[in-house]
Amino acid sequence: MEDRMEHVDVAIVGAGYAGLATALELTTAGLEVVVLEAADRVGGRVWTRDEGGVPVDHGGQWVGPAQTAFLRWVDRFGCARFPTYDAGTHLELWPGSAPLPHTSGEHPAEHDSAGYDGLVARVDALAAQVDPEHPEACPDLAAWDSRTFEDWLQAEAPSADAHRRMRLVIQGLWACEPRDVSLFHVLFYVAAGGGLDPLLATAGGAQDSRLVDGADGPARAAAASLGDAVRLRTPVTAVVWDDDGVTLTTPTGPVRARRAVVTGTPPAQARIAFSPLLPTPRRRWLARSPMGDVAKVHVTYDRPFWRERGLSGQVTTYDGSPVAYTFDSSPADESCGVIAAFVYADDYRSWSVQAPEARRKAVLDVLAVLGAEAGEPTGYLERRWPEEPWAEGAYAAVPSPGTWHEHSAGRRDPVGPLHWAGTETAGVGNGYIDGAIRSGERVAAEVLAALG
Ligand SMILES: Cc1cc2nc3c(=O)[nH]c(=O)nc-3n(C[C@H](O)[C@H](O)[C@H](O)COP(=O)(O)OP(=O)(O)OC[C@H]3O[C@@H](n4cnc5c(N)ncnc54)[C@H](O)[C@@H]3O)c2cc1C
Repeated sequence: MEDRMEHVDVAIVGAGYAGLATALELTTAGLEVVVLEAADRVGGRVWTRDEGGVPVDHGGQWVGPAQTAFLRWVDRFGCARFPTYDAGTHLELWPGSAPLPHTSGEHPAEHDSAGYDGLVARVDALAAQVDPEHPEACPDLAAWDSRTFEDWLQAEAPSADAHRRMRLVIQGLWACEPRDVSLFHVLFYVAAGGGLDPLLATAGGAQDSRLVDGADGPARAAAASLGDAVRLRTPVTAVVWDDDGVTLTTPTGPVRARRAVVTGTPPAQARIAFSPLLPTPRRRWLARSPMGDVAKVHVTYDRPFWRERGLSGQVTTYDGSPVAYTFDSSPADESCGVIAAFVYADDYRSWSVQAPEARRKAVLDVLAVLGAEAGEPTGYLERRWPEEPWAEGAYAAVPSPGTWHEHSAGRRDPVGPLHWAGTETAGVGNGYIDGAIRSGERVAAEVLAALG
């Protein structure tokens, strides 16, 4: 066994953006690294597939101007960007009324959008009191983390419609229900993303643009530059560590490293058998950080027919449809039309257990508002993220109420030779590709300091 053991300076678990950022930094500093990736591709929660000649992003896809770490990578690897299609009329669907038209950056006056705007301002004002790089220093951490966002919303929402609007925001950003997340986590994440409206906005916001060849382009380019150091189909099943180093078990043999960096979603990390056990706060943090429930569905058409009617393809539903939001996700060359539809949380749970035909019908029924052509797609592609074995959900982990307060101390501090990266460990950009890259850069500096 000892003969087959590979020796490196640093072993990195996971070839998502965090793991790749770590590897690039450490390789540049002259260290020998391996990146052990369970899947047969790099990119993790960013997953671009060629679907009949069209690059389709089944995972993360958008980048906004505030996400400067990701933008640096986009430029570094020469990946072209283009603006998210945002022109034309957006539609809101409410029970018992015709679709309500509006344009980007505004809401229809109906259904208490003024009351909703007040809630957004209130969330932003509270979030300004959280430093995303030092969230545990917030004086109201205990009180805000003991309270579910639903509880806060019940108290603050001026109307049922304002409540309904804000519930959809929670679903859209965290892929959970307001009862599943604490007020504090919402405020932390909003602070980390630069404000609620910027997180929700298309032009100028987090959905501003896309990569022409897909969002995994920089990840693939980074992996190519790392060459043989990136090992696909190499899940790490066990990690034995002591003060001298770490031994990682993989199906292709053990790897011995002076230090290891572990990335990946909390449920994926929790499946690794660490010996000795990780400290209790770290295990509790992982165990109490479930992923969101979201399906991203792409429906393809021979052309973006909705644009011919002056529609943007953006539909927001408050009428009980399982689909919460749709976006025009057509390729940059407009060679066909693609709608991305999102199904979240409670709706995900009831929709995902239906038969495939019923799920498809439920999605197409919502798209009917874009025109009769919606019923005749050229393709229908579902990605149900809770079923993905190396993620178990998306977009990011949502610590359960109380978890920040009870278990966050030292949540990303090294444990012996083990270091932690991944978007869930980020301050700025938490939950996003940007945060994943920042976390890799932070942990690389930490490892370099530890190795002297
Ligand atoms: C549907 C969806 C939409 C999203 N939209 C956006 C968006 O528009 N913009 C944006 O910025 N972000 C978006 N995100 C979030 C973004 O994709 C993530 O924040 C980011 O990709 C996380 O990167 P990471 O490296 O931290 O983790 P991951 O991408 O999860 O990478 C971890 C890697 O570790 C591997 N792994 C796990 N366990 C093991 C093991 N035991 N051994 C070896 N390897 C292992 C996994 O296979 C994976 O490749 C979205 C995500 C999803 C799923």
